[in-house]
Amino acid sequence: MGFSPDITERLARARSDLRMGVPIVLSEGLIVLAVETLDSERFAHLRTINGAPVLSITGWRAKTLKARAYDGDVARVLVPENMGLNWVQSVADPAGDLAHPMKGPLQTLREGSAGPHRAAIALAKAARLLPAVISADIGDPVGFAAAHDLTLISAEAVLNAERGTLRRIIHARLPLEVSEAGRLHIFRPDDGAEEHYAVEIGSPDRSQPVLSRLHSACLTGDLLGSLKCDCGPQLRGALAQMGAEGVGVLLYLNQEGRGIGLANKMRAYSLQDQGFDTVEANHRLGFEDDERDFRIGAEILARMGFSAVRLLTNNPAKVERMEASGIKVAERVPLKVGENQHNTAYLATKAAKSGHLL
Ligand SMILES: Nc1nc2c(ncn2[C@@H]2O[C@H](COP(=O)(O)OP(=O)(O)OP(=O)(O)O)[C@@H](O)[C@H]2O)c(=O)[nH]1
Ligand SMILES: [Zn+2]
Repeated sequence: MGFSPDITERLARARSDLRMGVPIVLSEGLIVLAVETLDSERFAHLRTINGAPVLSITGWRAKTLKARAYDGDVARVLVPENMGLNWVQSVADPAGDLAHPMKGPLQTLREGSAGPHRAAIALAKAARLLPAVISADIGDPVGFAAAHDLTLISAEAVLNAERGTLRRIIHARLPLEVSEAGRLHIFRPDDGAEEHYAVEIGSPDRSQPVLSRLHSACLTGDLLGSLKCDCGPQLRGALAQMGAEGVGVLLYLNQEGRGIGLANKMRAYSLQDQGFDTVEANHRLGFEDDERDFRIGAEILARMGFSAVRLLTNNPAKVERMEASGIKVAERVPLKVGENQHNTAYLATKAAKSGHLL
């Protein structure tokens, strides 16, 4: 192996290539581009390759467009010869769904394997782009990748990829308003993905369940004081409670927008302004309602020496995932703060559709 990147590092390259708009090659015989970063020049180039390009979207997006998803979670849409980049973008991006409904049924593929398309969509999601990719068959993937200096990876490797190992980078004293005995720990995964943080208050006894919160990043709520959600008050409320008890650990997980990224969250907000609720908006974009991986939180807690928590949350799924990941939840501590006239419907939707406890 020597200096060459291993499979985890190649995956990180593939994600960042797609994010920049550079194609990648799947060794199963496909050249792939993310729709969100596709430009007209590369689109035109794609058309010079073997026959019609295929546009892959998720089952959720296909449902919105009333397209048949023969592969369940993935639909492979044929790009008609007379349709250009705008058409491709309008299949991927729901922004114009209401103003310009798609005309005619979309033709989707039934034959062939959906595996590489599923893998490519997973990479686009991991790159925090719209979950839609365009691809074309190529005969000699190894030669093609080498000739064009493109990242080559197998769909199988993408689909079987394990999450990167988290490394403890540094921790240092950080006096906070809620407690002068604060400490911030930085964790960095070795797969090129986002860092996560842990705020430790006081010196918690590792043999006892620790008051804990798994907080998912919300720039709009945490930092800007957005009234659309309850994140800011929950963040400050959790820290205040830890300060009052003198001990606690708050994980700040960089899973913005329930794991879809800030740009996609803003796309979801724009759909919410068209009348869709938080769950419907995610689905119209092609996402699951929650794309977060809570095992990261469990792993950080374990790395810090904790095996049991008193978890500040209204979300039973968090409790379940913690337990499934080996962290005992001795108690669920409700965290009900920050309801206002703008987020009442949002909180009601989370209760009705995502099982949150009111
Ligand atoms: N996709 C999407 N994400 C949102 C929306 N509103 C808030 N978020 C994100 O949702 C996450 C909120 O997560 P949390 O507060 O940890 O979680 P929760 O699942 O509601 O559970 P608890 O707060 O623990 O009860 C943050 O990542 C926000 O950025 C929205 O309308 N759409
Ligand atoms: Zn929020």
